[in-house]
Amino acid sequence: MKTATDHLSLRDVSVSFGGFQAISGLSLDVNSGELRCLIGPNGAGKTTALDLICGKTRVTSGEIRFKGEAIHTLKEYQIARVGIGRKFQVPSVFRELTVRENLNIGQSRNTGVLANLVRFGASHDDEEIERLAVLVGLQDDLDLAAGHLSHGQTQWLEIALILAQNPTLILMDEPTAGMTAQETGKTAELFNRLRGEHTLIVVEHDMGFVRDIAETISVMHQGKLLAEGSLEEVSSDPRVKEAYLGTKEAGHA
Ligand SMILES: Nc1ncnc2c1ncn2[C@@H]1O[C@H](COP(=O)(O)OP(=O)(O)OP(=O)(O)O)[C@@H](O)[C@H]1O
Repeated sequence: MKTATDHLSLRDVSVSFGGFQAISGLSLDVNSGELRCLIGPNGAGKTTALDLICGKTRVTSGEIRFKGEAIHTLKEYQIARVGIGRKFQVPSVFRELTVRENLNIGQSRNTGVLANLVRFGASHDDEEIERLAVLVGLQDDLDLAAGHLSHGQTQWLEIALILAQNPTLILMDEPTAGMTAQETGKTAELFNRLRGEHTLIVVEHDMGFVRDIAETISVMHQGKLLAEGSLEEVSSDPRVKEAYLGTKEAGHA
């Protein structure tokens, strides 16, 4: 049932690719300011679920509502405009530009017609860039070319670029992939700072990271929602254990 606090709601959503049912009757509710982890074995449909929410892929049936409005009929750019940002696995930063220049571009993208009319001026932009850099831990690297950042720092810059758009809901697909343990730890700290301010849906395989950030975990399997609850609840669920059996991630949930 939909409640007053529901922020994002997927109702009986299905999608098939040429007859293959990748998502099948998926219903999911995420509350405002919540950090929801989405886990499941390879091929469970996690990335496809994010693709459906951000409009990259169209639902075959069912509906997706965001802040009470149906969004599954909107185009990708319209969904971005209603406040849904997506971080893809491959960063889209300009490697030859500095961190500050990248953030400047990210900032200038955050300008609707009204914002352009009442432009705040350079000092506000600079303050906002500083704020974003501090938030993601890049305040000492503002004048460094993005190409010289470590893998983890590049991911944080990418996150800052998404934050520059000030989305209400942020979708993150395996944000810690390829990160060192230290970078993963810092990313967990960052996500813990973002929760409340933004709603986050995080697809992740690294269960140590999930443990550090999780409130509610939704487990997908074969295009369906298999279980939902705290890490303790889902990891002791026999259906979840069975779903992971025979995969390389067996025993990690
Ligand atoms: N465009 C597409 N065309 C055909 N099949 C697709 C397409 N996109 C995804 N699939 C299939 O849908 C299923 C779900 O894929 P998806 O990438 O959403 O899983 P996942 O849970 O994110 O997996 P992983 O953890 O490995 O990233 C897979 O069997 C995949 O091969």
